[in-house]
Amino acid sequence: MSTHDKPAPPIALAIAGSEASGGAGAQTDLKTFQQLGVYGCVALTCIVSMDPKNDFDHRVVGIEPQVILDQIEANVGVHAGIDAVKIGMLGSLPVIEAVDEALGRYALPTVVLDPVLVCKGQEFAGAKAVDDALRSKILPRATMTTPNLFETATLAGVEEITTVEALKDAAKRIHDQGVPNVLAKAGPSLGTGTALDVFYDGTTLEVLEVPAVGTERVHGAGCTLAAAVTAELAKGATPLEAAVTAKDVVAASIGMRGNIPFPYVYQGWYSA
Ligand SMILES: Nc1ncnc2c1ncn2[C@@H]1O[C@H](COP(=O)(O)OP(=O)(O)O)[C@@H](O)[C@H]1O
Ligand SMILES: Cc1ncc(COP(=O)(O)O)c(C=O)c1O
Repeated sequence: MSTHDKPAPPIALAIAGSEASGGAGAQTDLKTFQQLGVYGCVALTCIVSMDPKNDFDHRVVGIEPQVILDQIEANVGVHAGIDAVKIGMLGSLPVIEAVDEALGRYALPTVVLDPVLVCKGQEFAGAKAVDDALRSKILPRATMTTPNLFETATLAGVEEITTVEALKDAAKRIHDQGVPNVLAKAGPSLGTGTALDVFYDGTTLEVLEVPAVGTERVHGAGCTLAAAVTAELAKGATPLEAAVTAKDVVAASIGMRGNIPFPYVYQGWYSA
């Protein structure tokens, strides 16, 4: 077989921010796509640099909406078919509007929305407008969404989620807003000793659990999970199969080293 006859790889596009240290955001997405045998491309939405002098506070610089549109145009132009799209941190109203426009213009298929409202440990201030726009513009375009506990409560319009039953109920409420597949993540936060998430597709309601690695929430876990879901969907897995595989990928990759005070996901590094 000559080089030109090789089968084309599945292709996934990440519309996401850069997290300079490589543990979250677009870097995570590309590494996870590669790990799972999917070719990755990116449209960068912002640049995040954590500040070691200030408790790893997130310094965020947005990318011009037109530049984001140019990147998506480039990817659609170069790749004959994009099989799945992962949406991570969008961060501002103009960026959400640009991404909404591009998803419509290019009719991009199989959209996985990780509805990043606020990074772990950061203030929620100013996120209300982003929340509203994500809900009204991007959520209706999603094939699957992967909100964490806080994002699940926000999207479902409930005060707080402290039990598995409440998480199931919230997943259903988000589904009822028109998202075909919901993976609502509690991780280790419900005190079950497991990393627990709820999958709901309108028919099947599954509690997905793997042994928790430690008891803390993990930097980059959500990005890695959504990227792994996207890669598996790009390869043709069902949403539930993709969720099950993605949870194993995340749990296998969690580690702790370096100067950071929180656990971290080393995509592909600790996996078998
Ligand atoms: N300590 C942990 N051990 C194993 N899996 C975890 C752990 N923390 C989170 N996860 C899993 O990682 C994924 C991301 O969860 P979470 O951290 O809640 O998302 P986010 O990063 O969006 O806040 C979920 O599948 C969750 O169950
Ligand atoms: C660019 C970017 N996207 C997404 C996230 C969300 O990361 P997590 O998976 O830890 O919620 C972060 C957090 O630092 C980030 O910097």
